[in-house]
Amino acid sequence: MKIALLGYGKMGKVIERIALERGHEIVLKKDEFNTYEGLSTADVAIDFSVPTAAVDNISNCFHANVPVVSGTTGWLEHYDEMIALCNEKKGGFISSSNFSLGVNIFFGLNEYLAKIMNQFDSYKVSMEEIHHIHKLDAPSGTAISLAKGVIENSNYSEWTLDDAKNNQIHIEAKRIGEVPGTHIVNYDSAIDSIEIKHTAHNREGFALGAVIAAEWLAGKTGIYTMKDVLNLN
Ligand SMILES: NC(=O)C1=CN([C@@H]2O[C@H](COP(=O)(O)OP(=O)(O)OC[C@H]3O[C@@H](n4cnc5c(N)ncnc54)[C@H](OP(=O)(O)O)[C@@H]3O)[C@@H](O)[C@H]2O)C=CC1
Ligand SMILES: O=C(O)C1=N[C@H](C(=O)O)C[C@H](O)C1
Repeated sequence: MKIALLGYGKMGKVIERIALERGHEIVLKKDEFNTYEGLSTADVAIDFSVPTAAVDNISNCFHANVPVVSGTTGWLEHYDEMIALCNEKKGGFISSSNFSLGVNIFFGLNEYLAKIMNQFDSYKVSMEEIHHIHKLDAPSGTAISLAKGVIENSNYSEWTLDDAKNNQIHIEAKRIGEVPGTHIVNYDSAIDSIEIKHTAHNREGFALGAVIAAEWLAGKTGIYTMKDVLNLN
């Protein structure tokens, strides 16, 4: 399979290694300065860039008729625009805040726990995410997805980085050293607390998940999620 890499930073380089190990060919490595030359020859594109580049990268894929897997976080305000363009161009699209198998299992656990905890007013939910100091966005896309998972299964209505009021979920975003990505969901009461935690030991899981998603999406049109790829529906 011919793959275009849109973003060739920490993630792009791990994705390249895993893609080559799985027998794929890289036909474009797009960074801030080069062009999209080669994109139209790709079977699929994988975007792990920066929040300000994601919309251009994804749009160019739809215009070039190349299905695209996007892992870039911090551009959610343009999500509906990209969905509309995908539908208009009959493109193929998977976007996920986290492509690792472990976090996708953790998302399911989070939703299940939220349903249970919604019956017990004495517990208050909060979240913590810890990432490396180079990260541009806060809170992490994964923390936002976890908050949405709670909101869809409880009486909470929004998340905040500030102190939480009423039906708000507080997210604490910490930036420490080279931490690849840690997420904690905590339910606290005066008596005890219940906590679930996912710790990434490195970037392998994110990158492998993105390559598996690209293999799955190539040749398809439509809008999908990692639940479709991993058969978690
Ligand atoms: N969904 C998931 O599973 C995961 C998502 N992420 C997300 O992926 C993104 C990338 O992470 P990471 O690799 O660590 O970040 P890096 O900063 O290491 O890499 C970002 C890359 O994007 C490049 N870039 C900048 N402008 C453009 C542009 N216009 N077109 C294409 N590329 C461009 C940068 O190029 P240059 O070097 O020239 O500046 C750099 O190579 C982040 O948003 C992060 O949150 C990260 C891990 C997992
Ligand atoms: O920037 C990162 O590194 C990561 N970003 C994603 C996010 O914002 O959730 C996924 C992962 O936690 C690593």
